[in-house]
Amino acid sequence: MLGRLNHVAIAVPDLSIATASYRDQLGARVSQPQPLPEHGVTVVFVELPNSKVELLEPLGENSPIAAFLAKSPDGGMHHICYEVEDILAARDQLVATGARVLGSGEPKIGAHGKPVLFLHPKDFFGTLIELEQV
Ligand SMILES: CC[C@H](C(=O)O)C(=O)SCCNC(=O)CCNC(=O)[C@H](O)C(C)(C)COP(=O)(O)OP(=O)(O)OC[C@H]1O[C@@H](n2cnc3c(N)ncnc32)[C@H](O)[C@@H]1OP(=O)(O)O
Ligand SMILES: [Co+2]
Repeated sequence: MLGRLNHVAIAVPDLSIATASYRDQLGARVSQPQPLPEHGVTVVFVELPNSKVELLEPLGENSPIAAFLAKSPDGGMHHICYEVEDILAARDQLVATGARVLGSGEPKIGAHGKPVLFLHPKDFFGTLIELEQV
């Protein structure tokens, strides 16, 4: 089911500080901030030769990363995103094995303009998984 690693996401309390750190200290190419109100986050992508790192800052009152940052105020690794060819087939196969798909269970459009779904971290060894159809 799984294809390439699309990105690893890090939740941060201040996106401008995190962006400056990746750009100026680590010498990485970093995209412009992209507000995603439907997802309750603003994101920046760090472009690596073989993958991406997504930096996430809460946006709005009901951000899904607010509780995470309350527990880890300095930030931390938030999720890992794998590519799949057919997100509905992947979802149905996972649900049949008892995995919990978060939210309504229907894919939403993510930061890359592609359908995404999230899987509960308790079902995957404490790691929140995002699936992105490519
Ligand atoms: C899609 C746009 C963009 C993109 O790439 O295109 C993004 O990636 S946006 C990313 C932000 N969106 C999401 O994270 C959506 C899915 N997330 C959720 O639905 C919630 O955050 C959820 C269900 C993972 C956690 O919800 P909530 O914070 O309300 O619940 P709890 O704090 O009670 O957590 C329950 C339990 O899970 C543990 N937990 C929570 N988040 C994580 C995490 N990121 N990694 C590992 N574990 C996590 C939390 O510690 C609780 O455990 P417990 O033992 O009960 O304390
Ligand atoms: Co993501």
